[in-house]
Amino acid sequence: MSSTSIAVMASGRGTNLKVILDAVKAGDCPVDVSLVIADKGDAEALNIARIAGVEHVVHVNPKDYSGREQFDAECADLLDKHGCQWIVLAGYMRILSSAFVRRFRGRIINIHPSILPAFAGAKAVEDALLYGVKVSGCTVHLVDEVLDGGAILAQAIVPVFDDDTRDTLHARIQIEEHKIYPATLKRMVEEGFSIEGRRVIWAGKQ
Ligand SMILES: Nc1nc2c(c(=O)[nH]1)N[C@@H](CN(C=O)c1ccc(C(=O)N[C@@H](CCC(=O)O)C(=O)O)cc1)CN2
Ligand SMILES: NCC(=O)N[C@@H]1O[C@H](COP(=O)([O-])[O-])[C@@H](O)[C@H]1O
Repeated sequence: MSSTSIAVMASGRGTNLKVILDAVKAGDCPVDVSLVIADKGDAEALNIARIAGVEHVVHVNPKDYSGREQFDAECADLLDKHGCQWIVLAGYMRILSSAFVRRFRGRIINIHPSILPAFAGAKAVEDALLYGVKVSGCTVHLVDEVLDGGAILAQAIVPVFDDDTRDTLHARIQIEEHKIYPATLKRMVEEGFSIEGRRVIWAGKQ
């Protein structure tokens, strides 16, 4: 099966990028990670991509652009230049402009460390702990103009313990992230889906 070209956009540690690259290398995910973009020059994701042999690894510095739309336009041009069919946000900590979302509508996915719609935003794990939830988890969703409001592709839940800290809960969530993200990417490429209202309807049998 010919592989689908994807780009991964990251800002930090890159553990989700790593598990996707490992799944591709193991033949478990028929995609080609042709481009990795990070908005932070010290993002470990950049090193992970280089070590894995990703052909195009780029730090795009927001400080080099006059605003969010100009920065996003540079990233968009890179994505088009490399023919990326899917844009996979993996710990990408910038809100994408409406212009960018419009340009790639239906082709951007994100992993979020909560059971959306609960706890959208940049501090989901902290917010869930403060609220006192007893379960949390992660969500893979399509990305649109509404922050963390896109249609949901997959979710996984974890227990929250009384002695949890932000770090212990996040570590438990990431165990599930590292399973659900490569698996959902594989399903998207091999099975496909349609959207009915807010609902993602997978093409294959459940
Ligand atoms: N248009 C969209 N952009 C993004 C989405 C989305 O659903 N629609 N998902 C986020 C990912 N994300 C949570 O999953 C998230 C990332 C960043 C922020 C945020 O507030 N960022 C600030 C800067 C924060 C910082 O630099 O520390 C900002 O961009 O001003 C909230 C949620 C990715 N983008
Ligand atoms: N709001 C976005 C957000 O909080 N995303 C979260 O950032 C982490 C990135 O980890 P990684 O860099 O190790 O893949 C992940 O836990 C992801 O859910």
